[in-house]
Amino acid sequence: MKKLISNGMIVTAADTYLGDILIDNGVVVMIGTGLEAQDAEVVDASGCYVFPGGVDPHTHLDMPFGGTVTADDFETGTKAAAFGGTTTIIDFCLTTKGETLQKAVNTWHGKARGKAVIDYGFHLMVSEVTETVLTELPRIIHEEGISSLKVFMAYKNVLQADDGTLYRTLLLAKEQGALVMVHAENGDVIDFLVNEALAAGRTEPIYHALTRPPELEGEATGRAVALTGMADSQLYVVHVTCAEAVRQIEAGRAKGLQIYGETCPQYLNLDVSYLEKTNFEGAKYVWSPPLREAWNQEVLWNALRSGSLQTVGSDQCSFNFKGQKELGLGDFSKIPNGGPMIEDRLSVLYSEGVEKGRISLNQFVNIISTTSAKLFGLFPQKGTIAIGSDADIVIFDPSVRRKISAETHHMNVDYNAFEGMDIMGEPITVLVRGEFVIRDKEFVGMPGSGHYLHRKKFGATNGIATKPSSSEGVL
Ligand SMILES: NC(=O)NCCC(=O)O
Ligand SMILES: [Zn+2]
Ligand SMILES: [Zn+2]
Repeated sequence: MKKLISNGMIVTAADTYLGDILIDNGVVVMIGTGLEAQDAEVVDASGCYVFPGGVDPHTHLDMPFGGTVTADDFETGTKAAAFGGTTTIIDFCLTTKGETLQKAVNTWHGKARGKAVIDYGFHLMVSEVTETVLTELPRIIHEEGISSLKVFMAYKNVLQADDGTLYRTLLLAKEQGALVMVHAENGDVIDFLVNEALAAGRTEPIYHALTRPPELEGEATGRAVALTGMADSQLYVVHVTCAEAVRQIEAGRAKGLQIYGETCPQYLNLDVSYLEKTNFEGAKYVWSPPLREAWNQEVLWNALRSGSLQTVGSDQCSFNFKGQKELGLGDFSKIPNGGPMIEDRLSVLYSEGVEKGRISLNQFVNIISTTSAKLFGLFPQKGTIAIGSDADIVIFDPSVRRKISAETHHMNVDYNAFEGMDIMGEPITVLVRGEFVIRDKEFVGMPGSGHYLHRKKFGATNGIATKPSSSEGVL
């Protein structure tokens, strides 16, 4: 049935205006004022913002890590995402050396199929460049529509790839139209520092942060930027945490390189002192890269405002405190890295960003939706409200004041890193391709209704400026 979203304040990356949106067959067919459609169900959005659905470029659902598996799978994770106003995720498909890439992709399809309640795509991890990989990758980029490749510069002996692999991936990405993503930390030096700390009996969660200093994130980011320049390729640095890394990204962009950067809600709002919580509770705040000294938060906000960083991903990678984070009791290096963020990404960015005057409303939409859609080959199907775009819509009430808590969240995990935080604003109703998934704060979606997204190649035709600029709103 047609739907008419009436009288909401429509916000895109470019505009803010009062209007109505007519939806038919899952897409936006008309935008205007005073629209009427007798055969349409009317959804009153008065007093609310109407945003394009959030596009979360960084999730790990049903992912094996550190001897356990993330607490949220594609059903619980995407349901929580929908409650939070996210209608598309791009999840990381992990690969195993010696096994075909297609096998890994099939495994990830198997995890998501029949479960996802919102739309989803995959990034593909590259850990080695062998003859098989060289033959398989172009086919996977084009036939599977996986136009982003992930290289880990950290997690030595587990996920880490060497610099040769990164360089060859950058060359291949340039040739095939893919975007290379890096987890930028110097894994070799971290490995040394971790062993040194453990040998000295330093086992508590805080040593996770102290053995991964910001210099090692800055160094790896600079290295990845330099290799991107040499390969004349394109790079997206995931989960940027600190001034050292931001400066490297800015330097690369100032040279005209196509370098993009993402940060996450935890780095914008939490700091390293959380790892010192007693009773091992610091383990709840173990991410890699780690939380930093608080002054970095303003550097990250400024970088989002100025356009040096372009996106905020959740890096959703949830582990229960009981039984999972506790694997690291007595040895911080065994604490599974990551936390639950998929649900609160959008609301926390709105409340801490827009409400506190750090970013504009249109920048907010750009950061949580539009830019990711552009960079990852989904625009204009996703990431905006325009005629012909998928009707992925969030009706958001900015006047709601609420507290974040594990007692009320929908993620399948026993804590929330933002427990007790007061925020403004809440997604009330969320539609994916014109169908209600959240209606008046109730889940009304269906597992398996999420579509797999075959993404376009990286490139200028997706709305990305070929020469990046740091000015507001320009990629
Ligand atoms: N970030 C983190 O600590 N866990 C998820 C895996 C990754 O992105 O490195
Ligand atoms: Zn990472
Ligand atoms: Zn991640």
